[in-house]
Amino acid sequence: MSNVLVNFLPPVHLKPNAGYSAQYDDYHYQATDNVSENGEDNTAGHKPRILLMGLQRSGKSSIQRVVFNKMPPNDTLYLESTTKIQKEDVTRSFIDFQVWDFPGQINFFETAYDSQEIFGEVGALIFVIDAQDDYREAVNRLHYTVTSAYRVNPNITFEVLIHKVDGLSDDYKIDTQRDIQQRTADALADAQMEHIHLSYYLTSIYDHSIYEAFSKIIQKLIRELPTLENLLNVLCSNSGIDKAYLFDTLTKIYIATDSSPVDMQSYEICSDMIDVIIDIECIYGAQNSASNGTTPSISGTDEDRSALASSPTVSAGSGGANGFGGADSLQEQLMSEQSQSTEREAEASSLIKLTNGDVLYLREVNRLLVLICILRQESFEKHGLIDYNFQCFKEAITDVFEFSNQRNKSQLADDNNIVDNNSE
Ligand SMILES: Nc1nc2c(ncn2[C@@H]2O[C@H](COP(=O)(O)OP(=O)(O)OP(=O)(O)O)[C@@H](O)[C@H]2O)c(=O)[nH]1
Repeated sequence: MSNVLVNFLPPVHLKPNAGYSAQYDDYHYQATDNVSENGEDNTAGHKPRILLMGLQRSGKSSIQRVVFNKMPPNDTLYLESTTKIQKEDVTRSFIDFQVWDFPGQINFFETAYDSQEIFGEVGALIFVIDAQDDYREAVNRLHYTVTSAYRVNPNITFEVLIHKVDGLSDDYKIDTQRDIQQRTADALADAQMEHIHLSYYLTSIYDHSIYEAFSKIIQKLIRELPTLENLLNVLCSNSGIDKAYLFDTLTKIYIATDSSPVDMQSYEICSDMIDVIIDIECIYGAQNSASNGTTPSISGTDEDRSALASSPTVSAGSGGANGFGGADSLQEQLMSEQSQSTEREAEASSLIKLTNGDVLYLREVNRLLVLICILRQESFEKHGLIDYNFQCFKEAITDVFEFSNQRNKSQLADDNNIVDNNSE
């Protein structure tokens, strides 16, 4: 499908100032060292955590940098080994959690570390296995990690990335996955813990697989997912759309899709469309973003990229009893930006026609989210209807976001009250 793109129409309504370059300001990156020697987290509020664990050099930091910081995959060759837990706040629209990158060489289940503190509030534990290496030791460590973490917190979702599969043949990938799954299942059965569920993904930072895996992992943590899926289903059925993805623009993670089956090709082509639009924005919008001097360009220099990686942060401990006063104001900022964007109706949109008669149609929902639809050309002839339905969809998404934001705030306030009462 990817080689059928012959008729590229320039974006019908790409407004660079309101569009993509500005979005990269919205990526709030925070790498902190707020985990003390014994594993205590001095900043944590009550965001779900995603833990990246696995043996040394399995690829944990590379995954974190490529997916969340837009590091080019080849640059990960120069990453140094992680020596203590690296935390990063990821706060974007419906995605709101912390990623913790663990050093591979330390056993955090030893008594020197407070495992309740580390694993008590975890949403997902991602265990990374280097598939290009001898993985027997990694499988043993996976078993030890899963069983130990489960004893601390049985609500953790366990995800296994069989990683670095870019160098492997398709047959070898399948055999490796089957072998790892079998060994792990046997070990869990021997420990009478076969009820623990693990999900497996074949991944590489050099293709879409890592984004697809993270999309599935992160969707499990998005409480609004059923609502978002319903909205997408309604949009698709009323507009003749075959498939629709709601993407987080910076990470290219799709946070929801309609309930028709996801095929890798449709995901890849939609994800590539984001890159195409960003490239076009960089060509036609660079002057604008350079002149206002605010936004580093994604296709720009290394300095741009590092500016992006260290761009506005949620400053830990900058207020609030739980140390997330910054995140609170960030949420407000996002909310007000979203409503401003609704007011000025200044979303980017773009259309790509494929030779097989399909049309890819992109609409910016707000500065953080884009909707990408695949539909047949006949269905696109009624694009007035599609645009009207999209406006309804956009308003509904804004409502859901406002509702979830209010709910998070009141939960945070409740949690703070509980902490205050306990400390009295
Ligand atoms: N071929 C290939 N190499 C990868 C991939 N992901 C990471 N690597 C390489 O694996 C090496 C180790 O990656 P890191 O991210 O530093 O590994 P780590 O697990 O964080 O290591 P520690 O910090 O020591 O625990 C680097 O040279 C990466 O370039 C992948 O998908 N494919």
